[in-house]
Amino acid sequence: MAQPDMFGRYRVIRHLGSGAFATVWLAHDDRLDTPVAIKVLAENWARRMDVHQRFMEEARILRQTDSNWLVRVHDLDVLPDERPYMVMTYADQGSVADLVAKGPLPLDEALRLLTEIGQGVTVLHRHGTIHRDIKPSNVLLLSSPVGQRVLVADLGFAKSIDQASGFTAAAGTPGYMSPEQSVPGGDIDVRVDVYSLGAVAYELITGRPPPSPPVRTPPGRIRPGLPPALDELIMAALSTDRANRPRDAQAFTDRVRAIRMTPGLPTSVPWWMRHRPKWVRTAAAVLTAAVLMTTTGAAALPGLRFIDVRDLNGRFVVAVPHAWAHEAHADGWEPRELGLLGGRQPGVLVSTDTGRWRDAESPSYGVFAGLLPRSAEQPGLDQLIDSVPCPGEPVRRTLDTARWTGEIREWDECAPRFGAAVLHARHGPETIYLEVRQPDQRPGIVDQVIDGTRLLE
Ligand SMILES: Nc1ncnc2c1ncn2[C@@H]1O[C@H](COP(=O)(O)OP(=O)(O)OP(=O)(O)O)[C@@H](O)[C@H]1O
Repeated sequence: MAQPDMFGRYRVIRHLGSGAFATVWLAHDDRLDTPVAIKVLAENWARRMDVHQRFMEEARILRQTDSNWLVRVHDLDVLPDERPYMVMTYADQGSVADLVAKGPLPLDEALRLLTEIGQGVTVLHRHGTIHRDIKPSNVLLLSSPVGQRVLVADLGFAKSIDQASGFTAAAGTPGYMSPEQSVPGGDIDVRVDVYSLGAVAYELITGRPPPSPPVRTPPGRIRPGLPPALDELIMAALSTDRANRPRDAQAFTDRVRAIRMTPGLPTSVPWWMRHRPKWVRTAAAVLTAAVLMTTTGAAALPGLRFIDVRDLNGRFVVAVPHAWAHEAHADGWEPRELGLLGGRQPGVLVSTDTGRWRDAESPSYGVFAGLLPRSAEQPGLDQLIDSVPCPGEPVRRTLDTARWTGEIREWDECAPRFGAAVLHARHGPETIYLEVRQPDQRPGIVDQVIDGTRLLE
């Protein structure tokens, strides 16, 4: 796409992105000395009267509402080739989609964003407009003197409340769209936006959008420790029956505000959600060649055959029950995911399904072992694990073997059972962080894995 020099008096700087109907450019208003974003209707749509009118309508609504929580439109004009363009506030910090792409957000940040998004949608509802396409990529972020601010954007599907009760074409984005909105001819009202707010909330909290309706898994099942009122609010907003949803964006936002006032809200993201390695799947056959697995000898538990898996950097070997070794990833991990400083380190994940290692609903079984960056002070388990993915208190043990000292914790009430350990090398500076997920109550597996874990020369 060729970059134009000017749109009217605005000097084009670079392309920001293209959607289904329009292209957005960063430009500079030399007269007022300020950056602006310019949205230009795509050439192929500019001659479609209905699309052309909807574009003009989007600009008018944003101009009329003129709110701090919505993208502001400063100007609307038409290019010589008849494509209309609108001049908007430039959101210089990307969108909420960029934030959630990195994983679930700390609860305080998620609730702040939800309050601001809810305020933006409330402004629209008061103006008599249904947005119909609330989703993380349509919520932009702007830096402001007091921090970051939300701007609800993209009213390309917006509809006036008065017209919405009649025949309405299905429009919106699957995953964020209420059941009634996905039915062509569906009778919709402001509660379709409440559903989408619930879907955005779900994603901010769990790191992924909700499944298609009916949604049966409350976010608290994926991220234990949420205030019950938040779980209730999100599930109410995602109700298939709109009569059970908060009645509009204002009612939704008021409930978010009340939850924000709850004393002692957890602020950090649970460690097991932060630590979401993007494991590459490797077929078991490839694994054999790549990471050199051999059956270990004598010490295996009765009925359970262990194999050795070596990390691809050749720094250590970990012992894993053969039955779990369907897939592996052995070329390292990012300790940053546990909140530690330092770059990529040798690491191994061997599991029945590496893609489901962090799946809170149905995690796979297996073993993860990763070297921690060297530092003067070796972290303990309390530093690595600041909240737990399992109910109940873990069994805590210390470790003292010929090779390792350290700590072990095991949670028995999880399915699968979960154990974690830090292993400090008795004769060197190395520390390994270890996780074991096992399907049943077989005791001793964690010790067996630790026994078979050794540093290579
Ligand atoms: N005011 C703005 N400031 C900064 N970036 C913007 C602004 N408005 C839109 N963008 C960016 O421009 C890109 C295109 O936006 P646009 O609204 O046309 O489409 P979209 O939301 O990506 O897709 P669709 O409309 O098809 O859902 C997006 O990446 C969006 O983040």
